[in-house]
Amino acid sequence: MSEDTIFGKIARGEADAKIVYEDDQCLAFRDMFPAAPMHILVIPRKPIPRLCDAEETDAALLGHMMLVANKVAEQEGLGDKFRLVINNGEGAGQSVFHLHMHIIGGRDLSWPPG
Ligand SMILES: CCNS(=O)(=O)OC[C@H]1O[C@@H](n2cnc3c(N)ncnc32)[C@H](O)[C@@H]1O
Repeated sequence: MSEDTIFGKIARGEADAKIVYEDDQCLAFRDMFPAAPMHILVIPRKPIPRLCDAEETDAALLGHMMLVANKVAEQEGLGDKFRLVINNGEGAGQSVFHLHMHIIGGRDLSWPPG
């Protein structure tokens, strides 16, 4: 069993969050320390620690999360101007070990990312 995280608590309703979308498989909430005017996290209810821990049986869930990101971006009025980021592992800056997709938008997004 992976270590419990603040995101696991949010998913179970045990910690506060500004939830903008939820269904039986995942939920989306505003990032507490936004890196852009629009910064929302999409997480699975299943506590997959990192993307690299996901398995073939998680394929539909991961696809669903990407489509939820589309819905949230539309809900937030971002049109087609947003970035989806997954930081996998400590070396890539992952600090909460419950898989999550960052939806970032509302400003110009330079490339390459840092
Ligand atoms: C460096 C990126 N590290 S990360 O890719 O692991 O992203 C973690 C993200 O979670 C956000 N965060 C941490 N705790 C909370 C919380 N309680 N509610 C909402 N967002 C949170 C951080 O601001 C960060 O953007």
